[in-house]
Amino acid sequence: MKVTIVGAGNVGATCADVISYRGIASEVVLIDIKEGFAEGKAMDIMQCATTTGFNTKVVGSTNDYTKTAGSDVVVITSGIPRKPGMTREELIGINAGIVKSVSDNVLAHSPNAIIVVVSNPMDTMTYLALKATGLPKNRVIGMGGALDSSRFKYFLSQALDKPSNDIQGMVIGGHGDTTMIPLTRLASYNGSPISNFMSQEEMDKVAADTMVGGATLTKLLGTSAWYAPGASVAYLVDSILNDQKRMIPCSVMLEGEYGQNDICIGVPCIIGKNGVEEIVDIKLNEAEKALFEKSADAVRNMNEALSSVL
Ligand SMILES: NC(=O)C1=CN([C@@H]2O[C@H](COP(=O)(O)OP(=O)(O)OC[C@H]3O[C@@H](n4cnc5c(N)ncnc54)[C@H](O)[C@@H]3O)[C@@H](O)[C@H]2O)C=CC1
Ligand SMILES: O=C([O-])CC(=O)C(=O)O
Repeated sequence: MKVTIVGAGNVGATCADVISYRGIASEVVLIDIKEGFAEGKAMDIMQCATTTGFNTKVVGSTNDYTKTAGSDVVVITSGIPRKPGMTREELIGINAGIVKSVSDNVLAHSPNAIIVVVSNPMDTMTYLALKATGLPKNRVIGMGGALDSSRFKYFLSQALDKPSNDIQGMVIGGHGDTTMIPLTRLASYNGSPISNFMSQEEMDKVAADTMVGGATLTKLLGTSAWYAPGASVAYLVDSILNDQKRMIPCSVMLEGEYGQNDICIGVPCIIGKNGVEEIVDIKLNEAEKALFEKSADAVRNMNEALSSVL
């Protein structure tokens, strides 16, 4: 199985690294516009093969898409990340042009690939990739909910002082500081509702910390995060390539589901070899439905800025 990752920067290279050492794909192609950069990252990762014990072939390329031909999955991480104090939405001016041209190149060489969009503002970039390529909606998937959910579980685990892997929880809605919806009501500690262990005030704080999780890291690091984002992409790619049919919140095109149309936004999806195989209706309550509608309004407003590229 072959995976191409466009953008060999922080997120792209981390994703390539995780995919390789976990043996998720047999070949990973890293491609970037910066001369020699992807080749260097690929070589560095390949030099881990004997010490971490993997057999994935990792190839780097400077903008030569022939090397990406026949990929089963293509991950788009190319574009600029935000700096402290910025929102993800402010990246649209530069990233929309990059995502559009990359989508065209990718499809020309891998007509059957499933595309995973990571570049921000991710929901709008997913919508752009879907419209620009004309691919069926099951084959264009925005990654954000997997990361936001892992942050949600991290903050819950910190508040409860329990291991992250004993926590279940999900974040849906837009992948933005004000559009994310951590589903506190449905989160559990090994199946027992977290409200059995935390006050409303503590749960509200976890939700608020989750929503600005990316901004907090950007402030600490000077650029946005990459370890958890790269690992979250690898987790999603694993579910596709190995047909795991995991339920992962992803940004996908809605046609009536969750009361929305013509928008890509985070909802729980079954992810398998065909990409998005099902959108799961988890029965939101009225308050959650209202939050989802507000989140969709904000994402839709952002999508309007695409009129110059589409
Ligand atoms: N959806 C999500 O959950 C997350 C999204 N992101 C987003 O992912 C993107 C990448 O972030 P980082 O890796 O930290 O940035 P980075 O700056 O480390 O890497 C981006 C890479 O893209 C390359 N690039 C730019 N234009 C290109 C083109 N036309 N073709 C090929 N490569 C190109 C650059 O040369 C650079 O190496 C940003 O937009 C960031 O906001 C980051 C983390 C999580
Ligand atoms: O915060 C950012 O800009 C990058 C990102 O999407 C995240 O880490 O969630």
